[in-house]
Amino acid sequence: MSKPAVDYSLYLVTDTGLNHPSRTLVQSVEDSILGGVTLVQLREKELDTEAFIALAREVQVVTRKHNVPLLINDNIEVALAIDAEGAHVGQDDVSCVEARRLLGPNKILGISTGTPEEAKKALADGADYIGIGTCFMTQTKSPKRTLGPIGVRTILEVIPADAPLKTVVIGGIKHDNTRRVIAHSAGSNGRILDGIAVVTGIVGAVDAKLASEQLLSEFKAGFDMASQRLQGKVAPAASVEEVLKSFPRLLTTLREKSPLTHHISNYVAMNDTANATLALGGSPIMAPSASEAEDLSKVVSSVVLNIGTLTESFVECMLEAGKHANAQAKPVVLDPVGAGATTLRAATTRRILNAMHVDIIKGNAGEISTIAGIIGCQSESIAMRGVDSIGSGFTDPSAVVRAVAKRENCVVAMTGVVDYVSDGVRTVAIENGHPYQGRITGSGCMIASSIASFAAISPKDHFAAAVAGILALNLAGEHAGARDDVRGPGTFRAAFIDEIANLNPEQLLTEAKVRTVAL
Ligand SMILES: Nc1ncnc2c1ncn2[C@@H]1O[C@H](COP(=O)(O)OP(=O)(O)OP(=O)(O)O)[C@@H](O)[C@H]1O
Ligand SMILES: Cc1ncsc1CCO
Repeated sequence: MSKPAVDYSLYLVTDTGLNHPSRTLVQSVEDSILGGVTLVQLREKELDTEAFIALAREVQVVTRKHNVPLLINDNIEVALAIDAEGAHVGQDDVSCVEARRLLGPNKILGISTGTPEEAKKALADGADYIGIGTCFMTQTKSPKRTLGPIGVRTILEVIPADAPLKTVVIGGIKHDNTRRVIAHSAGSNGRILDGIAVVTGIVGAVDAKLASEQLLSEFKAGFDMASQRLQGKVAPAASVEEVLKSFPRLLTTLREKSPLTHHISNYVAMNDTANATLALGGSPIMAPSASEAEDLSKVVSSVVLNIGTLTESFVECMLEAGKHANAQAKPVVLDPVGAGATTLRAATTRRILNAMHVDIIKGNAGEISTIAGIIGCQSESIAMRGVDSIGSGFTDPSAVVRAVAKRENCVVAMTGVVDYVSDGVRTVAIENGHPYQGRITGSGCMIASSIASFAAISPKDHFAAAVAGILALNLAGEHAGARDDVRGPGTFRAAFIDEIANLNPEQLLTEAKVRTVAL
């Protein structure tokens, strides 16, 4: 008998201890198959071989009835005894080579991998697939380190696109993070995950069939997003000229609609960001508690995550708000204030990027260089002193913003004397602004708020939102800086808020110094 063709899309891994008390494990398996599970692994760490075989036979009746392959975890003897379709081994179990020898060439063999080296070895050792994890923290495993979608991508990128090795991701995969994990982990070598492996999200669900249906549909949506991105099939974007022409209308609409933006901001700049949002025409709500993030996600139009004054409860709220914003398709703007200044800030930035899809990253050169490091983008390292970037910045700033945007599949806005914005395809430099903006605290934070208000109005083109958001405040900065009553940063701060409110939408067109940066 030759090896069966396997669909890895939705891979159920069982765990009796986590099985919902309302039904047996065998019922969970059948319900999940009816909901779309394509492959089942029986994982029973506590049973002796005899009991394991007995349970495996019961489960096999169901998997055979529905023609779904059954794999046995970490026990080749059981796999052979019931003539299962294959087995799955861990790094500390029987070796892949030995498992293959025992199983023969026609059984499916998978191995858990957590590093690029383990993935390469699995391929060389004859595995059919690898389970890449742990992606997120779970009830079944508490690893020292989680990979997140970016770590998963690092592993996918060492497997040649045409290698006969399939890949599934495991660890904390739920219906509300599946899309992001699949879309975001897609490798630059064209590799997309072949499936998701789920434990608690299915066996622990009240309705295992419904949970499986949702997971499968999210997997397919994520897979389509990833393939579209890799094949460059995303809808053609408006040209920079068209984008600029749309700005007066965007600001007018912003003022008419007054979109509500959920801010989890730092307590230094919180008041200024709220006032800048109001002056622009938007509506701010400053809400740093995780307990209200879900409710807010239903009524706000965009979210700002600003890590300026970090506490664990701020982080919890950011993770919660980001997750719900993603689920509600509300744009998320990340302001990684001082990301390079401390390990905590860098680690939190990494946690945020791993836990959600960020639509727009806004930072100064030091912050963007830290993000480039986190996501594995080659770039110069820019020093920071506290929350401020120091030195003259990148030799080629537009190349950095473009590379980070491309790799993160988002828009990157980098502020400084000249601001740069890129979505990975379109890149512009904005030469408006006033030096006083650099001499008051929170001017970058206000830019993030402005971008979030515009993103709410321009949900399909976040590049337009980022450029308009920066331009609006920089023009207000120029107007404020030119006023006779402005004598220094203090009077500038008040005049700045006035001039944001006084902006005439047409000025976004007539006074813009925005130039396209060619590739
Ligand atoms: N010398 C300058 N000339 C013109 N514009 C400036 C100057 N310095 C800063 N800006 C503008 O100020 C805004 C904030 O940029 P900056 O890089 O200072 O942010 P930041 O360091 O993140 O600020 P903060 O941490 O205080 O919020 C940008 O819109 C930028 O264009
Ligand atoms: C000064 C400062 N410190 C933490 S946040 C903040 C505001 C500017 O980002």
